[in-house]
Amino acid sequence: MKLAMIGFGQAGGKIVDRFVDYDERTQSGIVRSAIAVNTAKADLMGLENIQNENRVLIGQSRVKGHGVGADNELGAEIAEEDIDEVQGAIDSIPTHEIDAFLVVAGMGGGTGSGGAPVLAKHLKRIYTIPVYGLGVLPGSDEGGIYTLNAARSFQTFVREVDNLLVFDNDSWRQAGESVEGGYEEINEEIVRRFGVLFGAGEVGQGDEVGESVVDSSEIINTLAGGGISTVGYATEEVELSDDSGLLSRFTGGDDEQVDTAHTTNRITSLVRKAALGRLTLPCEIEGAERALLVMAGPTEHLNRKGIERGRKWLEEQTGSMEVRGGDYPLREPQVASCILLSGVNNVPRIKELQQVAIEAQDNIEAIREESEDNLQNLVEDDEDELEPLF
Ligand SMILES: Nc1nc2c(ncn2[C@@H]2O[C@H](COP(=O)(O)OP(=O)(O)OP(=O)(O)O)[C@@H](O)[C@H]2O)c(=O)[nH]1
Repeated sequence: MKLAMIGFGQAGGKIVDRFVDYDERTQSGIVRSAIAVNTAKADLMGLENIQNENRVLIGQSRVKGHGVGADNELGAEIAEEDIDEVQGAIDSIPTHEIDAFLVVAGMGGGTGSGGAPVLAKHLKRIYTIPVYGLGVLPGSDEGGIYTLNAARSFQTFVREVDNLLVFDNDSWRQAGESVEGGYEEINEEIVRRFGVLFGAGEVGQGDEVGESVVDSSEIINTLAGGGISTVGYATEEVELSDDSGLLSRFTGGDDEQVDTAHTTNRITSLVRKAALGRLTLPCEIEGAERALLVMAGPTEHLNRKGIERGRKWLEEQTGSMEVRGGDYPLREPQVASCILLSGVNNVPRIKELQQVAIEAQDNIEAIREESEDNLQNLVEDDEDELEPLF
């Protein structure tokens, strides 16, 4: 499906920037427009693939291009005040050609955390196409203020979008990795997973035709109904067939049957791996309201039977009768299973995030309340013998 992507804040901008690169590399055709919005000039200058005219600096009169320093209330205020400047860039999007908006932001900071929900609300008021959010949760080692920002923004962002796709940095940070190096890999993972998912609905002319190709309406219907979504993904390398369409390893005759059974088994095992492995937001898959299974890869390695079995297994595991499935023919030497679980409800990570956020909030309030007395005690001498200068 074709998306207009808007990255808000540093993380949002960087991720959309990577999406543009992915789109060019894979020719998947999902990024129809890409915009980055920020209060920090340096962040916008650091982007590589988003066109200059689509980099929007807001809040110049308030923060002089230096960012909001993790103050998401200020981020939200600035977004509201300068929404016309953002709209100016959105006006250049051919909205009749896009299927949905995707607003991307890290939720722990200030600009994206505060601004993304404001933008989503604005877009929903003006346009009839769906507005999805891609929200990145901070790592638990980032500190209380980031967790508090994320927990508050999360509540607002979910309310303002048609569906919030969530990626949790915490479950993806490898021990010992530098933050920057870590983000590069994490961003690649984000782009690959959501790229395959959204690319599925965008099979172009001249592409291979699968047996039951996923259509963008199936992605939209899986996301309809709102709530929170998470994505599972698993791959296995395969051999590409030669020009005649035959597999180099299994050529005709008796082997064909072996091959069909093998293909079916590979698909079902990839579906299990994707659903039970690391999700973008870890959660219990049981209780997910809707799901979509996309099997991507060379057509000779995909079959309807495997996808149907995988789909049925997902119905059993989620308890949902609204599980869609289909293929996404790709000429790459691997088969990938990508599973969108929408309307997930059993997410311990969110509860934990809220708990830490409440503790951080109480702590910040207590310190603020005591702050004046503490300063007074420190500055005043015990017997009040000294006089201030004026
Ligand atoms: N996945 C990913 N997460 C990031 C990246 N950069 C930052 N983050 C996360 O996003 C959160 C918000 O950081 P930023 O996007 O830098 O903040 P901002 O929205 O620009 O806001 P301010 O810097 O406060 O003005 C951080 O707490 C991190 O958890 C990135 O490149 N990739």
